Amino acid sequence: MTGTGTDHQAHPQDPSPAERLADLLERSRWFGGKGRPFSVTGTRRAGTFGGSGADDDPFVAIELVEVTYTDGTDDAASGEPATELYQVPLAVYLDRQERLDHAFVGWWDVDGIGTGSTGPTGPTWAHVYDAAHDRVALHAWLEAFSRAGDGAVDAGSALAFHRLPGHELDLEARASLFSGEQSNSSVMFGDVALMKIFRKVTPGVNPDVQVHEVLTSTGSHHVAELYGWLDVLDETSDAVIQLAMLQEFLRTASDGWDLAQASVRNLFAQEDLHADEVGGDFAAEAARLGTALAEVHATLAEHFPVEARSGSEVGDLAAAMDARLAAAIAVNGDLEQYAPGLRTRFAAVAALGDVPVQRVHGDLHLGQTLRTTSGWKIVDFEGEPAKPLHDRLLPDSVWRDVAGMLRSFDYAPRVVARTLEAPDQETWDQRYARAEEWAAHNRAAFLRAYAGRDLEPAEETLLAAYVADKAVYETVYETRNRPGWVDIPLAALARIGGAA
Ligand SMILES: Nc1ncnc2c1ncn2[C@@H]1O[C@H](COP(=O)(O)OP(=O)(O)O)[C@@H](O)[C@H]1O
Ligand SMILES: O=P(O)(O)O[C@H]1O[C@H](CO)[C@@H](O[C@H]2O[C@H](CO)[C@@H](O)[C@H](O)[C@H]2O)[C@H](O)[C@H]1O
Repeated sequence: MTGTGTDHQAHPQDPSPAERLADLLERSRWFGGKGRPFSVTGTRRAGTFGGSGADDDPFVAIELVEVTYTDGTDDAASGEPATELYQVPLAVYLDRQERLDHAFVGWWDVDGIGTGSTGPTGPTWAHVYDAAHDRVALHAWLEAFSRAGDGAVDAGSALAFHRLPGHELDLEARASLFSGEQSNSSVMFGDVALMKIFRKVTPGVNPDVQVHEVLTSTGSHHVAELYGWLDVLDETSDAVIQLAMLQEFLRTASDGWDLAQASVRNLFAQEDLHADEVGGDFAAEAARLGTALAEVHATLAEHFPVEARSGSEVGDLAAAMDARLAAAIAVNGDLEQYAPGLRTRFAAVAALGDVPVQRVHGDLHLGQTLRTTSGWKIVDFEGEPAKPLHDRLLPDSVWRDVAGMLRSFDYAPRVVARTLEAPDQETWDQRYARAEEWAAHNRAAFLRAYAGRDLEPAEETLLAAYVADKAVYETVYETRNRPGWVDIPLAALARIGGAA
């Protein structure tokens, strides 16, 4: 996303900073509140670091922006919080930076940004830009992480840059923002380090930092090594908020989602062959992914609590799926028709005996997997962005992650199929049949390698429920973010809900 494109010539106080921030959020890919009415109900400064604010020496002001939704939803009704906190780092220049017009956010009163006092002629207006789009400002993070490695502490700020030992940072590295921004903003420093700026933040431990720290310390081959993180002691909540994570950049990585799509294109290009006959058959990779996930789950089980849910707790698991369905129907009424079949699947979970739970990924899909020369890596252990932090830290069933991958094998061929011309219904139907063949072939390879055996009936029940629950989540996600794709999870629910 770029800045707001606010007119540099407008009056500094019009619109207000809160309105400018609301505008910036609304246009940003990482803003999770799309499609919901909201207003900015507060901002607080986590801290500042970097330069003096002079030309080519900006300082970074990290704003924590409180957003309140005004659609009447609250925790009880929807499972979604009525307020959220977003991190918005701003690059502050005391003079206008013409080269950054695209990332201009607005003017801030110098008093308001804490750099000095109002001059005799009235407030001095600093020019403020979206720091994620400003290479010079991004470099300030690299420098601060580098100083943290030398044991240096930034005086006068509640911000703390932490580093794990054993890695050098190259201060000459060029900073660039990943173009495919997702729930957060990721920045490459050369081809050595990657920094993720967390956007929706919550007081407490960030699961991405926490899991990467554990898997790095155990020498897991399936994650990028953690190099460090940035946090702040937030006075308002009296808790630490983790703001950014620095990790190894996997320079030989290819995105699992891109590889899967390439395989599907290969299949569609050879009309008379089956998925297991084409050169681009993905099944061996799907199987390696299954093995990698099983190994990650085993390591997580060794280092985080493993518990058994039984009786009413299993009922709670099923009730949570029911509640999510009810909230999702309020967002997309097309779900209503599948509700009876879905509720039957969720009720089957409530009837299970013990369900083992442990720390899991929580939002696994092909876009969270990277194929490197040394095998598959899994990224982004933050869990589902829409869930409250407390829920994302809770142990869950490993079948949630497996279900996420199965859904992704369902998405990949259908996304490719819709990019191709279909002159008539017959071509369309054939393509969809082949899409399902690709999906089934790779789902089976993945699942076989993951489990290494046939699933128990109870596992089948759980997996089916998690697949349905994920498709319900996706319906909401697509309705809000990519309405043109919402038919993909809805079609899956028609198959699942209709058949139950
Ligand atoms: N360590 C890494 N090295 C190289 N690329 C990475 C690394 N971690 C993530 N990526 C890429 O960055 C993208 C965004 O990362 P992710 O952790 O999924 O961010 P988000 O939380 O914004 O969804 C991923 O799809 C992946 O392609
Ligand atoms: O990667 P994020 O944590 O931001 O995850 C969110 O966005 C994903 C899309 O990028 C979304 O995944 C859905 O679309 C994928 C294809 O783009 C597909 O492979 C997944 O199976 C599907 O769930 C994810 O659900 C959402 O949380």
